[in-house]
Amino acid sequence: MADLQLTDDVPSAADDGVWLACIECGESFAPFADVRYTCDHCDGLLEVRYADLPTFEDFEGEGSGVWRYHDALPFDVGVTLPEGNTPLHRVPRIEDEVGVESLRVKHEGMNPTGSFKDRGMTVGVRVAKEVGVGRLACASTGNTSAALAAYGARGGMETLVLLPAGKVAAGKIAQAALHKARILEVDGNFDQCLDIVQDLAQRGEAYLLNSLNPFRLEGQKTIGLEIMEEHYADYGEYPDRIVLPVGNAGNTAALYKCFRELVKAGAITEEQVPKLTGAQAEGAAPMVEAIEEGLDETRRWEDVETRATAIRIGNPVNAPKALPGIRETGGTAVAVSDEEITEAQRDLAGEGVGVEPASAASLAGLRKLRERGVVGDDESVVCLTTGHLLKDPDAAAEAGNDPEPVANSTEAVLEHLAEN
Ligand SMILES: Cc1ncc(COP(=O)(O)O)c(C=O)c1O
Ligand SMILES: N[C@@H](CCOP(=O)(O)O)C(=O)O
Repeated sequence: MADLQLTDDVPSAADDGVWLACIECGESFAPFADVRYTCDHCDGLLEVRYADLPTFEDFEGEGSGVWRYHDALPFDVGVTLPEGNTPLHRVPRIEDEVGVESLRVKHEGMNPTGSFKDRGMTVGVRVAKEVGVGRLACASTGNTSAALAAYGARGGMETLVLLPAGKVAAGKIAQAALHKARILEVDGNFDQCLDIVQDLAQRGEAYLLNSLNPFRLEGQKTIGLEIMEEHYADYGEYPDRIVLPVGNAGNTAALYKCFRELVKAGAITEEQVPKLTGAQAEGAAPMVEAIEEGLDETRRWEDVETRATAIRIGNPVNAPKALPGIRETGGTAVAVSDEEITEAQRDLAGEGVGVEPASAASLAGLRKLRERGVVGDDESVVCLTTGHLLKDPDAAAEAGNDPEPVANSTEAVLEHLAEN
């Protein structure tokens, strides 16, 4: 990592050792005095910075979940359900088949609303209270809206979600509806919904809680802290590589920030940073295109399509943070087909790990990179699975076994089992 992009200077804008910094021009801003999502001067993405960065010792005896890591966060506690402390599953049959030194699956679907977004919302909704906003809003392919609705409800706040009509899985809409969000179904795709929400936020009509909001990513970086701690406890070393599904590229940005901060704090060396490896669906792969073609920024894909609706995204807003994350850690990005995603979803389910299609892109991507010889057989790998199987019941039913009709008697059941 050539440039850690972290400074030792604490600017006058800092509040209790916390400030916002522009990743492009370096300008600093007070964290909670005003609402801002990007730099006032150059419109660059903002990042939360801290005067003091913790090491792993600082987390000892601190309980579990996102707020175990409060020393690495802007507050001691957030609006919590609680979240984090997700399992790092062993998957021995898949590990054998893929043929790597070790393979673990970090299942973020085990968060309160069934996706990693909860880690971001526990911090983001706490900040919304701090800055004193009224309505919370997001654009969503489903999971962000479910999390925002639940955490908004928990915080007693009004929530508005904009969804691409006909492209959001049933479980996610049900969650947003029952947690009392106002749901606007837009005749357009996710990226167009986000354009509108950004506009609303700019006009002061709502507080934006997509991952463009730098505080969301602070919560999400705890995925990295959990992986590092648990992997080290189990194997005595950190993973060589983390493979994750990529949509708006918030998690990639958050994990990169996590590792930069650990290096800066002296908790790990640069050589111990896992290679960040993104997986996208072939029909929505602007990050893969940018990595393969060596572009400085992603091209916006206007037409995106994939069965993995959570990552049906053509304009990843966090690309300026995530592309350096992939490059500086020595990672890569890979596109996988919907069929490969479904096969990976079935195989994970065969190990008892139930995930939604987008989540399975990580395993599908790892398989492809093994085939290509990019991932070595001596590597220890963690695949991130980002959402629960029940988020998309239709996709699960399509990928799984068909129910078999049978007459209402034990004899009929036995006969059916013997014949089929
Ligand atoms: C289940 C799931 N996986 C992966 C992603 C992609 O994450 P990111 O936008 O942080 O790249 C999303 C949402 O974008 C998601 O809902
Ligand atoms: N998959 C996401 C898309 C929005 O991502 P965000 O992290 O920027 O909120 C979703 O669930 O809506």
